[in-house]
Amino acid sequence: MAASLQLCSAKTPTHLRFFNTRLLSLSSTRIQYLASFDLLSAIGGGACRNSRAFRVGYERGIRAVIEEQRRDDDKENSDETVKPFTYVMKFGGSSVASAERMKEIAHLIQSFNEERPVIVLSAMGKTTNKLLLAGEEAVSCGVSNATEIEELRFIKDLHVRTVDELAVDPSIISTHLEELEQLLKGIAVMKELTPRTRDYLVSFGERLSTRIFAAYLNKIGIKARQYDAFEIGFITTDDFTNADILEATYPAVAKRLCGDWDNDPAIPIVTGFLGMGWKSCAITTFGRGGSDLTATTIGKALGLQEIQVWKDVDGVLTCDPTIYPRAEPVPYLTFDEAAELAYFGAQVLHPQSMRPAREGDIPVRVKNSYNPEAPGTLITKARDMSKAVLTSIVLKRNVTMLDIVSTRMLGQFGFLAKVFSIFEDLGISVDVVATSEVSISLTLDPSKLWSRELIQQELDHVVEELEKIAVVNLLQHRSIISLIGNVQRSSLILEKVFHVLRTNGVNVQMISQGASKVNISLIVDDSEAEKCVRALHQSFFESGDLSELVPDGGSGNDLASFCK
Ligand SMILES: Nc1ncnc2c1ncn2[C@@H]1O[C@H](COP(=O)(O)OP(=O)(O)O)[C@@H](O)[C@H]1O
Ligand SMILES: N[C@@H](CC(=O)OP(=O)(O)O)C(=O)O
Repeated sequence: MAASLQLCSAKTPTHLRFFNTRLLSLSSTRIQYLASFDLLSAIGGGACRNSRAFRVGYERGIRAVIEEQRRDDDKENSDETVKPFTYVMKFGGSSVASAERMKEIAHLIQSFNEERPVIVLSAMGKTTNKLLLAGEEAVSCGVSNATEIEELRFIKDLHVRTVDELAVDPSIISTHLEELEQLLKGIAVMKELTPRTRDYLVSFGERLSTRIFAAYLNKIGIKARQYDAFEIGFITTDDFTNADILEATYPAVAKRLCGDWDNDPAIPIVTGFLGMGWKSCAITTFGRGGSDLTATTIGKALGLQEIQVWKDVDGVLTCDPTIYPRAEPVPYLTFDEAAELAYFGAQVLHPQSMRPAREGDIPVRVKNSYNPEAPGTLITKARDMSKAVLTSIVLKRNVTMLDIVSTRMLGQFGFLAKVFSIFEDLGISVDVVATSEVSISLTLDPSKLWSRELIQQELDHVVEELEKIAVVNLLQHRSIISLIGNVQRSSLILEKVFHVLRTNGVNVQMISQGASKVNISLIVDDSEAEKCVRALHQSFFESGDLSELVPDGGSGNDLASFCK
């Protein structure tokens, strides 16, 4: 019984505890399933669910679960417990793109050996993109051509070559490559690629890279053990291609990784990006870049000292380097700033990845695997904001904007509620909002909207519903420029921003200052967005030290002019 009960988090609502227990049992071991089943039958005693006997037994059972969890937590928190791991290190696709890169990463891990890290890996290089392309191709290429798909060949070549160059046993990946080929044939037969199949398809990237890397570490004398995240307790919602991690994941993952270490110490090499849907028991993914979330989840689950995400840039930069190469590393960020930055489109971090780190209060360090000496970016709960003005500029392109003006009289109550209930009913997520009493301007989250089918129909439907209560203007091809920084200094920031935009002849179509106090968003035309980012970067980061313009100890909306 104890084994399955430990999987319930202390934070899990009481009525869900048994649910979680059963849920985990489905995707974990048979013993856990039987144990939780025994518990239910023991407390229920076969009695009717509504009977007093059942209720008393049920409540007793719940108390036992809480007590069990408390004892576990106490044990975990006691000073005597020596934690097996101290760091989690996540290496993205660019860090494990080839045999050569894997050798360098292995060397890096060797230098961290004392820290007993847990390693999370993404798929090699652009493998995920290739798998998605292969899937699209399979839908229309015909069964007989499925094995000839160019991207499949590329993936096979890359992994076989890597195994060969690292001189590890090729059989560690051969069954997976065969399975992948079979899957593409299956897609070709069905002429359909569902979100569920898509997740299964892309999972091959991480399943292959981790197997190769673990084998290589073992070969060079670093004892390592490969794990598929969906086998060790990463339990998610069943939202294929965009799944959320469920609370039960944390204790399950901790139990599995620590238990294995106790029995037979070896560095865990875990697949990033993947989980298992709690209802479907099928492989799910957390959305593109989701390995960052795997790393922070493990960090929280194990209560680690630090979470490191290794990329191909010197940390989080002042803007996307592909838009403006003179972007510079940002040394410190708060979880809130990093989350906002990621949510508003900075590809460098997964939008949800800061949540576990913030909840567990575990520092996240973004490092460059191509330049390990660079200090990177340290992300923590708080930082010294006394001199902070603007930290980073983020661009989100191809956003749809809606201007909604009420047709009712001024002062009509419930207008905002009606508008938002329409979005809720249609399951469409809203990004940036600016409102007056009778009008609302808002943008629709492109990642939520554009990744789905029926895009135009959905938009038409939104407009049709809104037109029952308002005049609606739909504006496409807009960009959100998010200014992440110290919004306590919004007047200073905006003064400079508007000077720059006016000089460049750009009209801002909407502006919103988030309640997060770290973000000001501006909406401009897609065609002008990159020019704006470059001009803003030059003005904020390349024309002297902004902090000099902040009066010492100033914390309000300073109006000291620093426009040029
Ligand atoms: N503000 C930013 N700071 C750093 N990198 C950024 C930023 N915005 C976009 N990027 C892009 O994010 C990339 C790193 O993220 P990602 O591709 O997910 O790395 P990995 O695959 O190694 O985890 C960089 O190569 C860079 O082009
Ligand atoms: N391989 C997945 C997951 C991931 O996190 O990758 P990366 O760390 O390379 O961004 C993707 O490409 O989305």
